[in-house]
Amino acid sequence: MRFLNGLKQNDDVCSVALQDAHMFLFHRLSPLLQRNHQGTFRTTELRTSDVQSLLENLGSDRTLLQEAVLIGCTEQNQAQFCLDIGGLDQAAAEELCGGTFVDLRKSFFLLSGAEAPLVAKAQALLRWHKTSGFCSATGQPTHRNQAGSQRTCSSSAIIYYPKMSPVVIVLVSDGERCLLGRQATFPRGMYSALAGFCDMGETLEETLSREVAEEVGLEVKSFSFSSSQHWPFPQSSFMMACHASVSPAHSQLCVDHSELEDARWFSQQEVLCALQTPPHRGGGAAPPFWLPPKHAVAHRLITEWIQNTRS
Ligand SMILES: NC(=O)C1=CN([C@@H]2O[C@H](COP(=O)(O)OP(=O)(O)OC[C@H]3O[C@@H](n4cnc5c(N)ncnc54)[C@H](O)[C@@H]3O)[C@@H](O)[C@H]2O)C=CC1
Ligand SMILES: [Mg+2]
Repeated sequence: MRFLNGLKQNDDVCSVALQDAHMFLFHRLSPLLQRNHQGTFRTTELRTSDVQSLLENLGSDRTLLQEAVLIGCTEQNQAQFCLDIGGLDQAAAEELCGGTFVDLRKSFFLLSGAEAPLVAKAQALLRWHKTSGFCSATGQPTHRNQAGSQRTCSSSAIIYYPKMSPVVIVLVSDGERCLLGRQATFPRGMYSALAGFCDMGETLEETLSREVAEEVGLEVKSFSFSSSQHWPFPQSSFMMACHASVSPAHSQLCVDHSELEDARWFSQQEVLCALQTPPHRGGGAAPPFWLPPKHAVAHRLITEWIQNTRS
């Protein structure tokens, strides 16, 4: 952690680390993935020297490397950077690297373990740099530090940091059943826990009670915190995941159809069955009811609820 902080604070130290680092390549915000013999996907492991040769082969000069953004470090204190080569030929880059640039939504669910959140973080930082080139107070250009952890206005010296929007996601239960809903924009048949952005000045518990009341007309009696997650879609959210309970005597739903296409109570049996149904990846008919894939914090809430109600 200290090593990483040192790289953020000292441009010279960060420049040295960039000369021999692990590099994650993106093309127009899509990460470079490789399929291995078992048919599973991994990020493509490149070092700085590989990227330097790639840039030369693609006719770009090495200065593009300076746009790399620090995303983390390995257990051996090797810095990890990401770089978007969106201005260069995608097909030629794929051929030279032996991989494919895959849209983040697909990549996020194809990758396993620690790779999915790392790639999500990298894309969120690259997206932030892409859209933060000017100061919103003065309209003047902003300039990044070497790590890419902040941008400073060239005129006013205002410092900008990458942003996440806080969101509460909540699995409501009446003791026997859990409440799942779907927005019209969700993939067909997918139901998830309720979610909502925090309003300015709200606490987690205020957002939770307000969202449940607004979206389905229920009064939350109690809640407990489960876990949190950075969620890159469509822009960076900081998801705080909770369990909440309502009284079984007051479990009649009044769904706000401007927010949710549908919301329903589901029994343990129905949820268990859906957990065993693989997520629908498009193509063919979608199953009538399925749940978010395991990388989503909603999936974690649902499996925790099953474990808690069965024990
Ligand atoms: N990781 C997971 O398992 C899940 C994640 N989500 C994510 O949670 C987030 C919030 O869920 P929603 O039900 O859409 O929120 P929501 O119930 O607050 O409704 C969205 C509306 O809130 C308003 N809004 C207020 N503050 C906003 C902000 N900072 N950014 C964007 N819109 C804002 C907009 O009018 C927007 O249309 C979404 O980004 C969604 O992708 C949702 C379900 C599952
Ligand atoms: Mg919502």
